[in-house]
Amino acid sequence: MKLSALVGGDNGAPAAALAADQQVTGFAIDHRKVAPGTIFGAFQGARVNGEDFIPAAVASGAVAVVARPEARVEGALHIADAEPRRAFAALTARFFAPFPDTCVAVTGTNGKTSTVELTRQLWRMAGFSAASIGTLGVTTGDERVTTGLTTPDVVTFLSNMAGLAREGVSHVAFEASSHGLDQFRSEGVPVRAAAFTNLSRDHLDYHGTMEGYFDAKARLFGEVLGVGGTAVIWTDRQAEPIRGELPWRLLAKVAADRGLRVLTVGEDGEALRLVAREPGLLGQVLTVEADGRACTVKLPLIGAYQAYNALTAAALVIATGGDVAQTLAQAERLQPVRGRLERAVIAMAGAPVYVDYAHTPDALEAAIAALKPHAAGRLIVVFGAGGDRDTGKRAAMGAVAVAQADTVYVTDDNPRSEDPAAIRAMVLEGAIGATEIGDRREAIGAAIAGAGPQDIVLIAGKGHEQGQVVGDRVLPFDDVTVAREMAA
Ligand SMILES: CC(=O)N[C@H]1[C@@H](OP(=O)(O)OP(=O)(O)OC[C@H]2O[C@@H](n3ccc(=O)[nH]c3=O)[C@H](O)[C@@H]2O)O[C@H](CO)[C@@H](O)[C@@H]1O[C@H](C)C(=O)N[C@@H](C)C(=O)N[C@H](CCC(=O)O)C(=O)O
Ligand SMILES: Nc1ncnc2c1ncn2[C@@H]1O[C@H](COP(=O)(O)OP(=O)(O)OP(=O)(O)O)[C@@H](O)[C@H]1O
Ligand SMILES: N[C@H](CCC[C@H](N)C(=O)O)C(=O)O
Ligand SMILES: [Mg+2]
Repeated sequence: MKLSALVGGDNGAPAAALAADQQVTGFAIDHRKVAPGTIFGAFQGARVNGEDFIPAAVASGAVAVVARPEARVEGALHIADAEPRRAFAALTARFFAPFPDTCVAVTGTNGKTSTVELTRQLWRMAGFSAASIGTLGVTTGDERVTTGLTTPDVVTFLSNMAGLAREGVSHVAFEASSHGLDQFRSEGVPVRAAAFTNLSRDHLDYHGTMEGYFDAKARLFGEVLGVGGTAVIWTDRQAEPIRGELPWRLLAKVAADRGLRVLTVGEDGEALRLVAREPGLLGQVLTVEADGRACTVKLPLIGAYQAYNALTAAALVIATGGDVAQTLAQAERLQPVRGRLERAVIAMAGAPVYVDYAHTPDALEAAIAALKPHAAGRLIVVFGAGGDRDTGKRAAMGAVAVAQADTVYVTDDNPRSEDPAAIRAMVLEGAIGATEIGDRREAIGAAIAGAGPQDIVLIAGKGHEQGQVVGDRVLPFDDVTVAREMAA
């Protein structure tokens, strides 16, 4: 594709600037990935200023640079925009299109991965070729490829989307993390429906305040969700108010004010109202009111939180044309999501051992609450907190654990660049009376060895993760595998 076709005419660039029209070969936001013919996006980041790499990008063959008007660009076309990330995403999308017809996005503090995966499963049961993109990577019916981040960078995101379309995938559900939304990482594809799961404390190191964190998520409903789209809103009762109002009500209003359709789901929901929930040993029975009729859904997943995510997923399917009764009936065949209340093994003494990705205070509370009704004896929890992430959540996670569980081991998660002992000390400030065992394998071993036949062990924080990040090394580590080894 020629540069003029991408940025000429109505797209803004003066004809003179395009006198020497060139072939565009690709897009990059990192100057080290620039090759001849690349369009480089130079953005001010949290760590460094990408504008400092413009000369190096041009030297490597960049034909155009998308940057703020005040940035200096010599030797390549300067595509100036006050919001360069947004402008870059729009150009990249024009280059990579077409995309799958039906794309939906999910945001919220917890439940994004679960909801996109359950949505993918429901679409598949309805006969569509579907995929999900998020923390677990890119998942299609046949394979899973990991990308490292929940929301990959915009170039990876759009090229993945285009690749899925080429493979014949028509339906994609993707996670829109608050970082991703803030940095315009998941832009450019038309979004037909967007869902909100919940809002609680996380990532305040990045967003500063809960209001800032909320505003990043609100952009999904205020801007990213397309005209004619549908907002699916879980009516999260537990959330702290933002500027005096419950977050879900604010988001429903943001969407309604744009004339978009709003489907509310949950105990206070109107489209799908959760009327009752009966936990069973291997699943739960939900009573759901839809279109004025009550129906029963035998959901084969445990935990209130997975019921919430399954209904949110069902609403996304309904929002994009799915039949209400058929979709709810198909929810009875949903499979568990990797690393979310996944039963890893049964200890010699008889205690089931679960692995869950809870890494926020709210998620830890939800995971413990999910398992507690199943434990005739004690609920034993092993967890830690990740380094280089919101430090304020650490003591809060500790407090939730000691308040809700019976026996608590505080161990290491991904320490990253931080001193693991210092992270544990911050968790222990809230976890009064907990046992500290830094080595995660040893902590899991102690919890399993101490569990009686009536007890349940919960290993929280890392879920599906296959490595432990210590400094800049990733040591192989899988909670499920380690639990099995320790139980043997
Ligand atoms: C804090 C954060 O989100 N950082 C991400 C972000 O960085 P940034 O834009 O602030 O970048 P920066 O490092 O300051 O650099 C600025 C610009 O200069 C460019 N650059 C930089 C260096 C260089 O030599 N050459 C160069 O061109 C960079 O590509 C960038 O465009 O953009 C980078 C490229 O896309 C990401 O890799 C990086 O993710 C880091 C690794 C990260 O750990 N992010 C986590 C916090 C994250 O995003 N997590 C969420 C999950 C949250 C959840 O679901 O709970 C996620 O979506 O994965
Ligand atoms: N609807 C929910 N309400 C409360 N907690 C939940 C909910 N869904 C999931 N959780 C908890 O959060 C954990 C992470 O779930 P999931 O991976 O689906 O969320 P996520 O939003 O994708 O997380 P991340 O921010 O890491 O991408 C689960 O293991 C569970 O403990
Ligand atoms: N998406 C989350 C994952 C956290 C997982 C946990 N194991 C940790 O390392 O903190 C984040 O980037 O904050
Ligand atoms: Mg996720």
